[in-house]
Amino acid sequence: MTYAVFVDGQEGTTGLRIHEYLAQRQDIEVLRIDADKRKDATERARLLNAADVAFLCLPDAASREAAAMISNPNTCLIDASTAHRTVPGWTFGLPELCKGQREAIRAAKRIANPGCHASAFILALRPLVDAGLLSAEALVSATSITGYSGGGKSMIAEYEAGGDARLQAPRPYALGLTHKHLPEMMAHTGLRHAPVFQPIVGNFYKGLAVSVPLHLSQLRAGSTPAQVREALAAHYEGERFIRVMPLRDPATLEDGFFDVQACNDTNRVDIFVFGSPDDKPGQILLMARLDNLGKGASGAAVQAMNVHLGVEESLGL
Ligand SMILES: NC(=O)C1=CN([C@@H]2O[C@H](COP(=O)(O)OP(=O)(O)OC[C@H]3O[C@@H](n4cnc5c(N)ncnc54)[C@H](OP(=O)(O)O)[C@@H]3O)[C@@H](O)[C@H]2O)C=CC1
Ligand SMILES: CC(=O)N[C@@H](CCC(=O)OP(=O)(O)O)C(=O)O
Repeated sequence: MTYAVFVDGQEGTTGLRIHEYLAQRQDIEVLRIDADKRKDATERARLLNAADVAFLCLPDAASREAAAMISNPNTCLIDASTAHRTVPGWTFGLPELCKGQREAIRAAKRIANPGCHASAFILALRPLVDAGLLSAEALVSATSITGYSGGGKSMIAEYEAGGDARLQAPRPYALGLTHKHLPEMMAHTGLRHAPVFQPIVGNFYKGLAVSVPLHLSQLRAGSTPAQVREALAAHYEGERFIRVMPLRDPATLEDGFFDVQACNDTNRVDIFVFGSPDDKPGQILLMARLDNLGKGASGAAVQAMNVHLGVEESLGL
């Protein structure tokens, strides 16, 4: 069986990476748009409707425009943008989210893939909310360190142009506390209050880690770091792209530094529970690490396609 696949936004950061994944596949026929027609609405509509699966690797407004062009009921859209992640009628493209999500993605024709920061945040916290360890009313904060490819072509060009000394140091941003991932972070963890979320972009191409500090007193009374880790491990049992690391991961603690880039070029997410050796301070630090262009974007999009087509087990991602 061969599936026709079109990538709208094929020259962008996410689109190019999806093409690299698709190039390795015998079961995919890639539909390509001529370079000079990349933004021609008629030609885009023709290819979108000719596809079994169409990836939208576009700015939000262009994604909404593309979604409105679909008249073929068989075309499945997988949107990498922020446009549809909390919109009714769209299924969140994170198979590991909860029981039943894989089946929902299999059945859906409109799949909205998570943002890179949001993927890590949701995967770290959703199991704790589901297990009743963290109340849906909890007030949480999160920091994310990300490579500059998360900002797409324009940010990559800014960093790669060189010459601006300010870009050498990490740069906190979204300081208005209204980052565009907050709605999906709330909707898909079940948290009723937006986290205080501070992302930081650094002078490296890709790799991302979200950190969520928690006092044990914020969790269900009597909760221990081991129980937190157990809840995560139980939630992701059998998930091949999620690794729940040993408590206070001994390998990471050896030299005391965390490697934000260690999931690069994979579709993996590593989740950690750190804390003091004797638990006396009653605090933990949850961390989730991924490749922002892998499980944070293109890898996740291809995984969602595989789940939708029912070829997840047999083919690549
Ligand atoms: N980079 C990342 O880590 C992640 C990105 N995303 C999301 O994925 C989407 C794509 O991001 P990314 O690949 O980084 O962005 P880029 O800026 O790298 O690429 C976007 C592409 O869309 C094209 N484009 C813009 N408007 C139109 C239009 N009207 N019709 C057709 N093509 C158009 C651009 O064309 P041109 O080349 O002419 O500018 C460009 O090639 C965004 O919504 C982004 O937020 C999601 C997860 C992670
Ligand atoms: C470094 C940087 O700017 N990163 C982007 C996130 C990229 C991403 O995953 O977001 P979307 O899929 O929602 O666009 C940001 O924080 O806005």
